[in-house]
Amino acid sequence: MNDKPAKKPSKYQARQPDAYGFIHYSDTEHSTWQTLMQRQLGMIEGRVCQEYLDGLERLALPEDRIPQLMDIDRALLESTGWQTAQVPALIPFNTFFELLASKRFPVATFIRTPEELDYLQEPDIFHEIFGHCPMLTNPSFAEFTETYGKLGLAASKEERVYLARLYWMTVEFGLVDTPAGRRIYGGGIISSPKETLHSLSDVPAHHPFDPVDALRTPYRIDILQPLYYVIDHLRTLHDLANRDIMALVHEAMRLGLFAPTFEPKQAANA
Ligand SMILES: C[C@H](O)[C@H](O)[C@H]1CNc2nc(N)[nH]c(=O)c2N1
Ligand SMILES: N[C@@H](Cc1ccccc1)C(=O)O
Ligand SMILES: [Fe+2]
Repeated sequence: MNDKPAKKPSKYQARQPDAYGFIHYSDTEHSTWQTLMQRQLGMIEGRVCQEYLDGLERLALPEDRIPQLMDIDRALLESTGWQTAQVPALIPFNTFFELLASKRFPVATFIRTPEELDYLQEPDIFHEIFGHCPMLTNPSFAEFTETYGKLGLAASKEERVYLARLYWMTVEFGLVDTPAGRRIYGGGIISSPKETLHSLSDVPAHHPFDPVDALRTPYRIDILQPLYYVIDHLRTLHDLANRDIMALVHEAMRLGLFAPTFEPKQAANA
């Protein structure tokens, strides 16, 4: 399957906290964070949704160094009762949904190298914190994410793969049409300077969001997305959480997957 987390070995290794829960990074790593922050802060105005900007203000992320998870936790706990959870890398769906269901968001504690600043094929700490944590300070979005985690936890293995696609097309790579124009809310776009520009350009397809369509859309995690689903309002996600999502999953399973619009991924051992 193309949309399972990649099994290929990564050159990256997550940092472990010391006895005081503090994670140490090198000067180069802090300066990578700083470059990414400066680049993205200049880019997001007029491109990301207001709810994200409000969340970013709430988090008050440092610009010159990689933040510590305890500092992020303080802001998240205070706004929505969420917390981070330190993880080694991309984690499997079952562990992922389990964390979300308990209001903990996985953070892989390594940062990309300067060569991969604009786009990285796996989640790093800049993606998890800058990409996802601002939206998690929004009560309605946080509630949607928690509900989604609970659904994923209760789902069968096959259903879970469908749920992962809808998650991908919304929380990771979602766009929203607002009165001010089209805006980004997906964390996978916001952490990548390259995808930030690509997602709003004429290159990819933009389809009006339909949950069953999103459930049926195969994806690859390691390329700029060829297709984005656009919601009309962030409320759409919250409303979705109050619908029978599993019935939609079963409908999607009955209809089957759409043909991919991308090249298949080369097998790691090919
Ligand atoms: C459901 C889905 O594939 C999703 O994008 C997940 C999977 N595993 C992950 N693992 C980590 N560390 N961080 C993430 O954001 C995700 N996202
Ligand atoms: N492509 C994202 C990271 C990412 C990889 C895979 C899944 C989700 C996010 C970035 O460059 O920031
Ligand atoms: Fe993510």
